[in-house]
Amino acid sequence: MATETIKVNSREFVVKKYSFPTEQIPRLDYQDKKAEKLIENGQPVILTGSDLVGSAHHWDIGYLCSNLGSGQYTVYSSADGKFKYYDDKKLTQNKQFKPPTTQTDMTFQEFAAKLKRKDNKELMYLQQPLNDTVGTRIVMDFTNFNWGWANETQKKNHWGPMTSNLLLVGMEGVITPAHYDEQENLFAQIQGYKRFLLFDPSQFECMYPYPIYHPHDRQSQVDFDNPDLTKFPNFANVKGYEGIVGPRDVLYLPMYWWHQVESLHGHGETISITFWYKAAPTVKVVYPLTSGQKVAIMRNIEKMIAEALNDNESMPSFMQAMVQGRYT
Ligand SMILES: CCC[C@@H](CC(=O)O)C(=O)C(=O)O
Ligand SMILES: [Zn+2]
Repeated sequence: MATETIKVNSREFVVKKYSFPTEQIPRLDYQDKKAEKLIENGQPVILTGSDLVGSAHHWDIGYLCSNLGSGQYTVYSSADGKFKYYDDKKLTQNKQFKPPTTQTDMTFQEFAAKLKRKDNKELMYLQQPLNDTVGTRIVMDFTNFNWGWANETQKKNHWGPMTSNLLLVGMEGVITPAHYDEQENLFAQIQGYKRFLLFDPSQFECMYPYPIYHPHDRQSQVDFDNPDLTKFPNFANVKGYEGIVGPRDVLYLPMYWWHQVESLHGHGETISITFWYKAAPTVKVVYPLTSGQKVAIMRNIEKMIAEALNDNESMPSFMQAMVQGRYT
């Protein structure tokens, strides 16, 4: 796999080289009016200076070991370092599906001990919502997040309630392959560096998500390392954005924006916390529709057809019958 070295604020990062062009994600102070405008318009921006999780900037593996308590944490392992999400509620309808990662529950102390081993054959990625099993110092740190700014941003943009804060602790090199989420996300980086590759929802035609009833619903079928342009020809036209998110940075990751996230080598394990919010309600439909709204429409129609047919095998022919020779 070809790599390239990029320099950001006098730091050098070796990153994988892909086939598509990218522009830089804007990087602005969180109080910059331009940053507020980008968030208002559902555009991604890397925010500096917010101290959204300033009270957690001292979190490292040792501190988490001593203060996260003895609760169970979900740890994924992957032989190829890719952690493509799958919905285990959809496994029953897809008997032949082979999960690409294994999931183990363990204490944070067990996870930290595994990180130290030199004979790991697989990469590991801890992904666990912060809950009330954590120790009092973590509760203190959590309480001291910059909730004033977070709540103000949520309110100003009419987002719905915050649904979860996911703690992410990844080994260097872990990759979350391209997918989109249906929630707004303030992504706070605490330790290590993550490269974000983002694609506007209008790139839907280039990203070829799995069918909605597939466990990999919302994930792109395209392997960025070896894109199959026969099966996915439009991927040849995809255009993205990219940026390096480091300690104290907060990325506003808008709903429906595709993203691939890579924990970079040479800077230690990555520690991040997500702040996911339900979407703002659509009070009044304004035309032209946004590309995110069009994805939501496509998704809802696909869902309704799958439910109405109640037979996933007949989905491909039904969907093709709807458009071929008429809209193709
Ligand atoms: C399970 C969530 C993973 C995260 C990407 C990453 O940090 O690897 C992401 O996709 C998101 O925050 O939406
Ligand atoms: Zn995501």
